[in-house]
Amino acid sequence: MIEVRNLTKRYGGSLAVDDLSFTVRPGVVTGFLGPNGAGKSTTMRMIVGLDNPTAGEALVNGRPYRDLEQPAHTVGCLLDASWTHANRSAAAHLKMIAAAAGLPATRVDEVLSLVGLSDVAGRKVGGYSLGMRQRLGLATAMLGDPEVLLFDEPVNGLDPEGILWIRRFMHARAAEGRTVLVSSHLLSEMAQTAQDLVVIGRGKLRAQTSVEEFLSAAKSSVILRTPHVDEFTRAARSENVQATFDPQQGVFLIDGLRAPQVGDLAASLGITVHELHEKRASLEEAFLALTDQDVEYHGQESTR
Ligand SMILES: Nc1ncnc2c1ncn2[C@@H]1O[C@H](COP(=O)(O)OP(=O)(O)OP(=O)(O)O)[C@@H](O)[C@H]1O
Repeated sequence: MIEVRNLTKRYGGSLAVDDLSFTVRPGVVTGFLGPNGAGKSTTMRMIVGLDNPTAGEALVNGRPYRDLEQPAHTVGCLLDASWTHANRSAAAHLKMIAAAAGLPATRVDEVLSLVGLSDVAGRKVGGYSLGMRQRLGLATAMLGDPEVLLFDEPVNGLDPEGILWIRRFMHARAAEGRTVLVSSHLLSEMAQTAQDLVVIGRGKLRAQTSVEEFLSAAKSSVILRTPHVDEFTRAARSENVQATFDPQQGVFLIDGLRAPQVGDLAASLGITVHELHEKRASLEEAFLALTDQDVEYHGQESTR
């Protein structure tokens, strides 16, 4: 269990994390979403004691990281997989970390096998692919067999096979009853990986919800196709219905009503309907709607 309470981090004049509160429960994968610069990495660093909060606190199993009696058994993290020594083998790297954390060397073989690196454990990490380095990072996080796991953008740059492997790995750890918090800006990936979501923007909480609720609360529009464009435009205006005609698609987009209400309205006016359905925003669209004002730099090419 992770509890973040009124967590705040100030760098000079700017607030990287601003009075942030949320909880992460065990047994599920929780996605930590936000645009670039939203404060995800800073929050994760404070949870694992790598950064001190300006105000507020982050608790792991009820305690701040520095007060944990057995930190390596309580929390494991993958924050940056690129820090390994290129000339060291994966086995040597893990043995060094295990020794420093007071963990038995037998754990090294166990975690290597857990992430599927046993056969290449003697090879220098410098020759590893990105996917292999990520697996080594996961092995490092698992050394202490911790109850709480944090992963910062673990699928960044991986191919579909690597993404699938990491997704399965996270599901398996959550199914073991662990608390799994994983940050990502890949929203479609999160929809398939996470059950719960914590969404932040400019250091502030935007939503804490399940993926299912997030999607069902996302704005939906009704799509109506009718040959009676002028009549429906007039009717919508007189009924105060927000309907926009898309000339390219040849359909109306109607906000604020459900499909049956639009159907009833059309029927009451004797307007023929050729198509009528609700279009729910995807996770990506819902996320963008929630955090649009938080994106630090909108690209020139932005299609939004
Ligand atoms: N050590 C630091 N000194 C000054 N500013 C910092 C420092 N670390 C982070 N920041 C700033 O804090 C804000 C949050 O950064 P953070 O890296 O936590 O965001 P993020 O959501 O992880 O973004 P990304 O997805 O790009 O990694 C940014 O504006 C960043 O520039």
